[in-house]
Amino acid sequence: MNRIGIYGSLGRMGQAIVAAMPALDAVHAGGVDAGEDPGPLAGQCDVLVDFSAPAALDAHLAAAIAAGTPIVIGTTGLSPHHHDAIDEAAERIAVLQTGNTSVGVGLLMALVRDAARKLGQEWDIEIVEMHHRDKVDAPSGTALMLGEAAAAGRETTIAETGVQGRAGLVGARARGTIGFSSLRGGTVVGDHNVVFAGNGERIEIGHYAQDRAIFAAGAVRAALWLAGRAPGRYRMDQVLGL
Ligand SMILES: NC(=O)C1=CN([C@@H]2O[C@H](COP(=O)(O)OP(=O)(O)OC[C@H]3O[C@@H](n4cnc5c(N)ncnc54)[C@H](OP(=O)(O)O)[C@@H]3O)[C@@H](O)[C@H]2O)C=CC1
Ligand SMILES: O=C(O)C1=N[C@H](C(=O)O)C[C@H](O)C1
Repeated sequence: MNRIGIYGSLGRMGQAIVAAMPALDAVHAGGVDAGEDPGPLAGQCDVLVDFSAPAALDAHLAAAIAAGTPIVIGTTGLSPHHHDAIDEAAERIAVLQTGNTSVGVGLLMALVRDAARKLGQEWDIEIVEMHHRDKVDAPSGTALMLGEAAAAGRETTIAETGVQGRAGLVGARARGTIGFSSLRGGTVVGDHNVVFAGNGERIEIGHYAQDRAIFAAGAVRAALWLAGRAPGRYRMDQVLGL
């Protein structure tokens, strides 16, 4: 039975992950939260999951590397520096980073990539997300992943085509851009809607999370899948077989 250690164990996701473990035959090896040393836990478990804060990621990766322990990173709000650090870590240990561990978003990514490829540049793409009032990063990690999936379908990237938020005299929409809008309020677990707006018609594909248990189950599945893997950077679609 695999022993899973949690960085961010007292948070909303950390608690949901602890609750998800028994049904998936995983064992909770312990948790680390703000102000605690991440090192010892890394040496006491088979695999780590990180649902904490971007500012903590460098220390969590260093601890995982030092112990040779694979790590699932679900924390969002990551910068290019963090992605470089994950790439470097993946030369030494198995790392899986994703902004969303749910099955539904895994499938939505593939649908969005396919739709963007088939519809082409004449269809404008806008991604709208809504989350609870306590979420600190925007756009959500999932929105950014969906944007990258849409951009990949058009053989481009969000760095080249992404537009985050609009206010004031911003001018007409530039062809080929992918827009992001973020709403915050209440206790919304996580809603994502991808809008393909054409001339005289519109397609919308969405995912509406009703319970963090779906993310937690996906995180445990990812951790069990990652434990014992060779060094490398892995993806959620590999875990889900999508
Ligand atoms: N990939 C996915 O499927 C999902 C990803 N997420 C992401 O996971 C992250 C956590 O979300 P959520 O649980 O809602 O947030 P919470 O704020 O509820 O929990 C974060 C936890 O991490 C702790 N923490 C903060 N800094 C550190 C640190 N330096 N070391 C260890 N622990 C630390 C916090 O402690 P303290 O309160 O003391 O600061 C808190 O217990 C977010 O980035 C969120 O976007 C969320 C849902 C699904
Ligand atoms: O902070 C959250 O709550 C969530 N964060 C993830 C994200 O940024 O996409 C995943 C999910 O939508 C919930």
